[in-house]
Amino acid sequence: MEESCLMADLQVAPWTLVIPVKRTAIAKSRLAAAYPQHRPELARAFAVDTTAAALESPLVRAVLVVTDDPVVSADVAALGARVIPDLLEAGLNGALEHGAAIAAREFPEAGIVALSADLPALRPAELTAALAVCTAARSFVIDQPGTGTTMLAAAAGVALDPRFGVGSALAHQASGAVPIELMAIESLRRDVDTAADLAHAVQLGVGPRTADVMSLVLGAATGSEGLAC
Ligand SMILES: Nc1nc2c(ncn2[C@@H]2O[C@H](COP(=O)(O)OP(=O)(O)OP(=O)(O)O)[C@@H](O)[C@H]2O)c(=O)[nH]1
Ligand SMILES: C=C(OP(=O)(O)O)C(=O)O
Repeated sequence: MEESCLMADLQVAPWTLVIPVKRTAIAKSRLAAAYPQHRPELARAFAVDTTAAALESPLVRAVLVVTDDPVVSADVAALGARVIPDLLEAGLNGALEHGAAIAAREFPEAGIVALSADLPALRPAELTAALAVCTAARSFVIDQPGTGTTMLAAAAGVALDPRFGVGSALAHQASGAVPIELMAIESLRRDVDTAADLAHAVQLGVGPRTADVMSLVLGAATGSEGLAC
């Protein structure tokens, strides 16, 4: 009896993920010039593909999506994520603190991970590999350009203390978080802010919702000369 209880404990996935998603009507502004018509749809697709990939990792116990976006909310809830309304005017780090507080209350024995929602090429195996080496009190993954952060993990009982924003890699390191040095986690590092980032993500292989929007974009571009994307 005791042994089977122990086995069950060991099988509980050790991380709760918090994914912040800005309202897609205003998100991903750096894509506006290249994708004036499809920018909100791309932002939604990135968030839903990121959430779907996160839910597939065996090390993920639950995914909490902090958002006020109604379409994203419906889509991620259908996948099995839990939706938490954003805090008014709290910004990205405020949204993460809010989600982390709920995660800590509901799953006190799990660590908490903040994951950016703009990782449309994310592969569950790469997320799993990174989570498996988050052994410090706080660990983080530096983004592809080398200055930002795509993931911040805090062990159970440790405050997340998110410092996302411009120059967040340095800010997280200065706050004591340890960078994850794994090489083979390109899809976890590839956050998409610009059209060039998106082209690279497409090369890596994006999830199905982002691929669908990219097909629409391509159709619009080839269907009519000079038509805005
Ligand atoms: N819930 C919530 N998420 C946010 C907020 N601000 C940013 N995010 C999310 O945080 C992540 C990283 O943000 P950015 O890459 O700066 O996204 P963005 O603000 O949509 O992009 P830009 O307009 O190009 O700066 C993305 O997943 C965003 O959706 C916020 O105020 N609330
Ligand atoms: C929010 C961040 O970056 P970006 O706006 O480049 O996604 C970050 O890297 O902390």
